[in-house]
Amino acid sequence: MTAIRNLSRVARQALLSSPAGCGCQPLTVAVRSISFSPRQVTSDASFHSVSFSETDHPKVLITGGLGQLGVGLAKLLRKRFGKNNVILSDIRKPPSNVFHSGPFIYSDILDYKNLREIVVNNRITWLFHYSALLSAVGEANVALARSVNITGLHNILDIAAEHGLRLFVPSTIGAFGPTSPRNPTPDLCVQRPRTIYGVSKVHAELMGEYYHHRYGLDFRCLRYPGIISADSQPGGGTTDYAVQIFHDAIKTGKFECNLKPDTRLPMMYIDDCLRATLEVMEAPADTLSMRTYNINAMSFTPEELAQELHKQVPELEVTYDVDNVRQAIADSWPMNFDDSNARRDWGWKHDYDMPELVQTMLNYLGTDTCVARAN
Ligand SMILES: NC(=O)c1ccc[n+]([C@@H]2O[C@H](COP(=O)([O-])OP(=O)(O)OC[C@H]3O[C@@H](n4cnc5c(N)ncnc54)[C@H](O)[C@@H]3O)[C@@H](O)[C@H]2O)c1
Ligand SMILES: C[C@@H](O)[C@H](N)C(=O)O
Repeated sequence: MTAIRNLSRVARQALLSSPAGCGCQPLTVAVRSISFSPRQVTSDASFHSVSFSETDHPKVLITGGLGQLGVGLAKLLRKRFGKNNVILSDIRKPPSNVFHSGPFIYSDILDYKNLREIVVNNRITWLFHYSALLSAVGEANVALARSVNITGLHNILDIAAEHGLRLFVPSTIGAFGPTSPRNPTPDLCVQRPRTIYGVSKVHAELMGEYYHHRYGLDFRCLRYPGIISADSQPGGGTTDYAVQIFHDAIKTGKFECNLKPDTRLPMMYIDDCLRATLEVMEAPADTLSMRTYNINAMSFTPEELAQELHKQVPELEVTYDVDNVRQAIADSWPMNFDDSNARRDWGWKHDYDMPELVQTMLNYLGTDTCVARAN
């Protein structure tokens, strides 16, 4: 019985892998190289095989969707394209509210065949590739970061190219390094990051642009600043303090910051970040003079953020206990981000500066708690 099941699985995989997708191909063991791949095709090959009609809603897949940003992105995209047109995926178990809010499936980006099956079976046309290990956790596990952020990206690029997908891959302020101009950092300049996270993101930018020029892949990429959100936790980055400070201000009125008080970094409220992501994906291709853009909203230090918070939570006490790994990373990153190309090409405009950010975060997390504690 097991043998028969195994045989039929191999046969099914072989059929799925056959270039024409029909039963007339000879049965061979399914391996990745059977399907056409950018590594095998001639230079004039085009991958626009699946046409996406602009009047249809895209069928969307989000990888790494259970992190700080993915659930919010799914919510935004489902509002726009319909609940069932947006599939959230991750390797973690979703909380029940997420599981019941729309389609969710398991997808490990290191499993190429499973990814391809998901894209084919669900007729995916847009892919948002959010899976990654962030800067601080990446330094703590370089081998895993290299695998997820680089090998995983290769799988995504090949699948996207083979199936004519529009592909969004986020990059980061972390794609710059100590030899980049830091104040401000333009789109095009020296990029020599000193973290595996940064190296993998420069690699993603370059590979995506290469696939765009070489194979016509519709690759779009934004370099996000540190993102601040109220209802989702950051996944182990250098900018995490700017989320934690709000939670601690509300809960205990005390916050210990792991960066120095004068560490200036570009930051953005999550709603701006997700809107920018949708806007760049919907921008007509001829408005995009580049495929990788900086986006920015504000830039502040822990001390400045604490001062703004003090206006609303006067009893907040902030102390500093510097984490040397995170501090070294932050010291190599941009202090201000020049996003003038995004503003010019596709009309990027942020809504939230620091005062609106602080007000919105406190409103969300419950200023009532603060008032109650202060009395
Ligand atoms: N949050 C930020 O401040 C920020 C800033 C700049 C760029 N970005 C980028 O945006 C994207 C999303 O960021 P985030 O903050 O939500 O990240 P996160 O760390 O919170 O979430 C990443 C998700 O990837 C998943 N993942 C890990 N290995 C996987 C695998 N093998 N297969 C599938 N999924 C896997 C994790 O389970 C996790 O849910 C990332 O690419 C990140 O680099 C984020
Ligand atoms: C900036 C960004 O890429 C992420 N929040 C990190 O700190 O690693």
